[in-house]
Amino acid sequence: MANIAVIGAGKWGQALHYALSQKQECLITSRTKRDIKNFVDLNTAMQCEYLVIAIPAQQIRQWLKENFSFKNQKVLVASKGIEASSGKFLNEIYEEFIPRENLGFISGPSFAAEVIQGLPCALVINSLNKSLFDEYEKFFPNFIKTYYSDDVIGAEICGAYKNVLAIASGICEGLNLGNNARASLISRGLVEMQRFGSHFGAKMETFIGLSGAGDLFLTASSELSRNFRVGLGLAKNRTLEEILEELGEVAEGVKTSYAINSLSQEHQIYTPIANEVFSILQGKNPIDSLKDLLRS
Ligand SMILES: NC(=O)C1=CN([C@@H]2O[C@H](COP(=O)(O)OP(=O)(O)OC[C@H]3O[C@@H](n4cnc5c(N)ncnc54)[C@H](OP(=O)(O)O)[C@@H]3O)[C@@H](O)[C@H]2O)C=CC1
Ligand SMILES: O=C(CO)COP(=O)(O)O
Repeated sequence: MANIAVIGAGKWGQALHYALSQKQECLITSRTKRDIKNFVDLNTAMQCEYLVIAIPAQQIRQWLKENFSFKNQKVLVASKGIEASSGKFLNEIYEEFIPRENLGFISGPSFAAEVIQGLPCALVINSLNKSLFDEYEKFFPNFIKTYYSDDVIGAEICGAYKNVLAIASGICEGLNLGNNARASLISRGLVEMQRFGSHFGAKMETFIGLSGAGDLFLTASSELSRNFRVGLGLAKNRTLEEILEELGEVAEGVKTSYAINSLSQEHQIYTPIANEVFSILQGKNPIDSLKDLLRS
């Protein structure tokens, strides 16, 4: 009988299910039924002791309220985002439903499209409970190297913030501003997300490791990223609605930019790149925005 299940069979949920099926049987469930091996209904999945949840950040509170009952499960959160309606981080939302010692958060550079091909990858499992990492580590296949960190808030902020920076980088690319401009934007973005994160207690080293620089460099420099592709579309003056409809998958950076904009105002944190992304999403011309950011 399997004791691990993935909840959410989108791109990332399916890739994690593939990875976690290499060493043991792993169940998978989702809102929409799919023809995947070991796809089960939600009730069956919920009987497992280990749950990996890959539902987008903006939907998670509602999903937990409607579907989750705590029976000492150990939950690994695979989503990356900040709740726009409240400005709450995912660990704050999850802790309303599950004790923190039963929670872990995945971070690091990991395009689902590569994980599902079994290509090498390194991930961080962030938890205040090291034994949760020890238990989860055993489930991962050889092609995924896992690291432990207790910097839950740092990892979360890196995973969420880099999506907003990937939108900015996609805009830079779409406007043909060149490699110099993009490298400047990404490196200044790293400093910006570290400034934001340290305000909330994140550790400096998280930003220069896999969760920070690693995931930022990946997402902000590849068309495999949905957030980067949102930026490319915005640079071509396409509407957000058109871009998201064509994408057909979640681009967490859009709503996360709303959350960062509110949080940075409330806490008086200097976040110029995230603020420009927010303004572009509100209709500001991307050329004006990037000029404002990059001129001396
Ligand atoms: N794709 C990637 O490379 C990576 C993604 N992530 C993060 O993982 C999370 C999920 O991304 P990804 O899987 O790629 O996104 P997708 O858009 O591919 O899939 C989203 C999934 O969430 C489910 N879902 C959406 N809304 C609800 C809801 N209200 N209730 C229940 N289920 C819902 C959908 O279920 P259904 O289809 O059954 O209706 C779908 O399976 C995001 O936070 C993303 O940032 C993190 C690392 C890598
Ligand atoms: O988080 C990711 C890779 O680590 C995926 O990024 P996108 O959601 O932009 O595709």
